[in-house]
Amino acid sequence: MTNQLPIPVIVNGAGGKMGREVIKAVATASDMTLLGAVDRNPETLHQDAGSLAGIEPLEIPVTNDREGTLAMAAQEKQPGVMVDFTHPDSVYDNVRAAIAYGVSPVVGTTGLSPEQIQDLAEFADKASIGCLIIPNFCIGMVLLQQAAVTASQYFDHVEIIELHHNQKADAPSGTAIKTAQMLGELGKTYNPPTVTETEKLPGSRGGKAAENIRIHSIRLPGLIAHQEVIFGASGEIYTLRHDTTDRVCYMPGVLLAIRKVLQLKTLVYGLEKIL
Ligand SMILES: NC(=O)C1=CN([C@@H]2O[C@H](COP(=O)(O)OP(=O)(O)OC[C@H]3O[C@@H](n4cnc5c(N)ncnc54)[C@H](OP(=O)(O)O)[C@@H]3O)[C@@H](O)[C@H]2O)C=CC1
Ligand SMILES: O=C(O)C1=N[C@H](C(=O)O)C[C@H](O)C1
Repeated sequence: MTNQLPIPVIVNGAGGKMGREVIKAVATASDMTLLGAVDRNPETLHQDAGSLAGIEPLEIPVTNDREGTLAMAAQEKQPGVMVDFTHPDSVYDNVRAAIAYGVSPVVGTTGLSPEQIQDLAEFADKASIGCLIIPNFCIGMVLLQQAAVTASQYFDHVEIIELHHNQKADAPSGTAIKTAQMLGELGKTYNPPTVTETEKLPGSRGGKAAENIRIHSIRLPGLIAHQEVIFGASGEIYTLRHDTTDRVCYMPGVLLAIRKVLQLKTLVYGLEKIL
């Protein structure tokens, strides 16, 4: 029998660019209800979450009380979900706190180290709580990554360029790191040296990620989120590119993750694993 109760959702980072989109998306999803909105930015505090997101008032004031909001979710009949779009510096603590309260995290915030992800996986296992860490909620990015994995069977040389708005705190992007990891899992090392290189300007060749794949990060106003994966071989270049033109593109993935995380008892990393 299907449970008819709506999923209680907490949005952490409610006043941010992504948090506001998530509030709108959750408010229009008939199987979800916004239970709480948390943000540390003083300008957002006590504002109604719906009004802040540009929709009708939802009677949910933004608070800076993460623990109190999680404690409230823990009392609900239906298990709750915390969607986190905050900051690389605080996401680890936020996720641990949610799991400790029995609330399933859906994590969009990037910047978690591999060690932190491993630690959170062990913590989620111990608590038997589902947790989703999704560096990119766009279906188009999953398709790009799949195409890149296919191409990597035929190309030995590849570099990644990611381009973002200049408010982004972390570099390289979580998506670029994940893309490099996916190519790295195929058991080959890319970009065999063809010459002895000297970097006259430190950093000019980008940062090295998994299996010798270089990532180059560009930050400019006017950009949202963009990524190119460029393969090269003798006489040809194969370029894959994804462009975000509106943050609304992330919302189908976020809503899917909210529904799926409640079926899990462990941590899963990447949207491709739940499609
Ligand atoms: N997975 C995906 O598909 C996507 C991921 N992202 C990632 O999501 C994160 C957020 O992005 P974005 O919305 O653009 O960022 P914003 O800076 O616009 O929003 C973040 C909000 O969270 C608040 N915040 C920060 N730390 C805390 C905390 N500990 N507790 C409560 N609130 C907090 C911020 O407050 P303050 O302003 O005071 O810092 C701000 O209001 C980034 O890591 C970004 O890379 C973004 C887009 C898509
Ligand atoms: O900060 C952003 O904006 C984005 N961050 C994510 C990342 O680091 O990959 C996802 C997307 O690129 C937008």
